[in-house]
Amino acid sequence: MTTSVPAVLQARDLSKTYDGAPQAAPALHGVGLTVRPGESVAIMGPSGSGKTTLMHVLSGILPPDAGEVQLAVGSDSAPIAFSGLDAEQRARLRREHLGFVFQEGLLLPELTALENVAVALMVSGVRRSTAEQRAAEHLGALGLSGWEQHRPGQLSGGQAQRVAIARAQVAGPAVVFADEPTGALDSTTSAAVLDALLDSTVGRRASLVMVTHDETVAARCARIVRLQDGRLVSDCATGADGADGATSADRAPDAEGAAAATGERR
Ligand SMILES: Nc1ncnc2c1ncn2[C@@H]1O[C@H](COP(=O)(O)OP(=O)(O)OP(=O)(O)O)[C@@H](O)[C@H]1O
Repeated sequence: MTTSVPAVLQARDLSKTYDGAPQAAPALHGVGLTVRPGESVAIMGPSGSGKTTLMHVLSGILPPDAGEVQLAVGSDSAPIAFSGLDAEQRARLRREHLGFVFQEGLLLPELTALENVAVALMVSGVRRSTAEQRAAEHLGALGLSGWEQHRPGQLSGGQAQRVAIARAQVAGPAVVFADEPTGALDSTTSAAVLDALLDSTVGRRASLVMVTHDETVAARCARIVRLQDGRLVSDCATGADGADGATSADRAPDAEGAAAATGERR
């Protein structure tokens, strides 16, 4: 393990208060976070502690009132601050370098599984035939060969979530953000979907930032950060990547360690 690996995502001193929030309590207060390539980080905390807000600020969906988020995702890996981009540039950066998985999948109901995945490439200008070929490969890798022409309503919850995972990673994102990706699934299906999510992110040296209420799910990530009242109150290695369990905001697995950890999880 080395701490010299450059961060793919670096957040410093993030604060956010929503307009009209009761007593103007900050949803985030001075939160910092460093995520390195191939690292998996679970965000935990009580309801209302700021998990979703943090995820939205980290992914450039929501601007912070203070602080900064930098991503090192371009071909030269030079850090880019969301604050230096306009709305269109932020949207493009998200489209090309970030992936998203939500609790309910949020698949487009009128499209087939294949089309739901392919569309993530087509919005960036990839031709339909190429996009569908790559989508089929990713669905196959997630165990969904034969289900390409089914619509979301014809899939089980676990299958639909794997389609959502394929959609999130088909464009080769540097970071995948997942908000309660297994929250709507039973425990057996949840474990299989989590395997798929970890394999398709840290297994490809992408990073995973995942909000979850489930300690079992969180324990599969290399780190767990905990929020309380908008503050980051702990940041601990789990040992899931073979780490020594030391607590640090800046610890970093190397790529081989992360990949090996994923292999062990199968
Ligand atoms: N759009 C909004 N407008 C006003 N206040 C908001 C908004 N979104 C969130 N909040 C408030 O910000 C705080 C943090 O909310 P957030 O949704 O980030 O918490 P959370 O930890 O994700 O909660 P949960 O686990 O219930 O989803 C809460 O007090 C919430 O009421």
